[in-house]
Amino acid sequence: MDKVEPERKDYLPLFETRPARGRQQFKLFSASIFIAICFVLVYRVTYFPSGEAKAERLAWLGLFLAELWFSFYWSLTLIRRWNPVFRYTFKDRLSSRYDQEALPDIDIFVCTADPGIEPPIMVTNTVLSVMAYDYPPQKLSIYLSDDGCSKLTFYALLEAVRFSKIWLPFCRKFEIEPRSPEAYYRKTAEHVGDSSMDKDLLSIKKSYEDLKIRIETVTKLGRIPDDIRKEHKGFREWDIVLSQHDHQTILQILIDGRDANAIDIEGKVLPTLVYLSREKRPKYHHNFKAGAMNALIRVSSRISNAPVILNVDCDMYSNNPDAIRDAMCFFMDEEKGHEIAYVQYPQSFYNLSNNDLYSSSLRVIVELELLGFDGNGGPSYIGTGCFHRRESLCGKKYSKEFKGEWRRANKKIEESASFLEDAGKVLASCTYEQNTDWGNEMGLKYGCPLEDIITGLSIQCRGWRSVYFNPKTSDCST
Ligand SMILES: O=c1ccn([C@@H]2O[C@H](COP(=O)(O)OP(=O)(O)O[C@H]3O[C@H](CO)[C@@H](O)[C@H](O)[C@H]3O)[C@@H](O)[C@H]2O)c(=O)[nH]1
Ligand SMILES: [Mn+2]
Repeated sequence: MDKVEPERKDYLPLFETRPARGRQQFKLFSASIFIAICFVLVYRVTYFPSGEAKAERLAWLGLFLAELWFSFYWSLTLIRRWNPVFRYTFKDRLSSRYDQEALPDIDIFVCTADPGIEPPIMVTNTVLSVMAYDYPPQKLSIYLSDDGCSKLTFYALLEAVRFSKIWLPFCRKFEIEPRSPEAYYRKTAEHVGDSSMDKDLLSIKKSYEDLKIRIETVTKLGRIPDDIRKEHKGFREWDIVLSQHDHQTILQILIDGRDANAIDIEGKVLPTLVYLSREKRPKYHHNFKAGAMNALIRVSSRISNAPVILNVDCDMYSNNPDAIRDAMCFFMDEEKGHEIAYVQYPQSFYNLSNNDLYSSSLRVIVELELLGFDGNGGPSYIGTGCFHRRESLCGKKYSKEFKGEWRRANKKIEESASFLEDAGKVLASCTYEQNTDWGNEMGLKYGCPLEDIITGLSIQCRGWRSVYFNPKTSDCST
């Protein structure tokens, strides 16, 4: 179990772990249930019907077994909830200790698989929300993996490139939250005053609405009009796509962050943005999201090779612009950071019904169980919203001598964008993984619908720790 250590006087950590309040009451409460369970079990054994009918004895035995199972299940639940902890980060210490240049690069993977179920406008919003993180843009690379191989999604991404040039400065200037335009305008009341923010808000809202109409019209149409097709050479790739399940790799660097022209309207650098649709052939299994993520790990290693990777599903958006800096407080902590393989954030849903009848807000998991796991060696990896250390995700074992060297990890890649595209295509081909450890010891694991859980467990088995960080549950108790 994680010991909650007192702060040392000579060292100011970048994060702190505190036990949840009310743990003693919870333990007393659990002890009372334990005693009750013992009484029930003793009662079942003592009063076992002996001379009666067979059916009655069987029913008694059945009840006894059910109660035993319940007790076992209850004890597992109890272990999970025994030691919940909260994490607190100190972003001000991070900024005072590390200047912008010393912060590590981040690769962000957004996955989409079907333009029908996951509309391109939603994907656009997700991408914009992660492009707008409060983090040096030259250190950010965003990769969209499109398993649906859809030119509609590709078109939406081109629109995102254009809109990002006004959206990112707006987010920066007024520090708005959340940074998905759709979510932001849903949240913002219609009132308009005279302030400069209100004026910008209106004009950018208008641009966003135009963008939304354009993307939705093209999506409804189901094809790209000729005049738009001519605007970007990337559309030509679809001339040789046989179907969604049978096509070559399409890899396009839409914004090359190293390019002097890749700037927003205020002249500030834009983050790198890459579109990837990995090769698919009917003869080869694509391994769903795990396959997509592994292709992204390899392709990104060629293009930006950031030491930290974040994955966000396209049906989620980032609602917290500080998320990267918070995660860095864990990874870069000089005393404990090197033990941490991943930092999992909670997932929350915005389109729940008022009563949340089916408990989709996952309150017990988000506000209790994951905190409990965190106090017991680390939470599971639950998919979207998780920051990974690239090395541990790629199979590296933890060793005591390991010290994360962030400065060395920020090595610049010099090759041209078109060279990197060609090199990356090979890494996303169907045959690349044959006779390799990908999907087993390297990357996300294959063969299980819950690829994230088993991948997280295998990382922990290699000796690493993990962290659960929920910035919103600042001080709730069990
Ligand atoms: O062949 C595929 C299938 C899915 N996806 C993407 O994978 C993500 C997750 O798929 P989804 O169908 O939305 O699964 P959920 O059950 O909603 O996702 C939860 O469960 C998954 C499996 O445990 C985790 O990976 C997710 O992060 C977690 O949010 C989505 O962005 C998809 O676009 C692909 O990229 N390729
Ligand atoms: Mn989903």
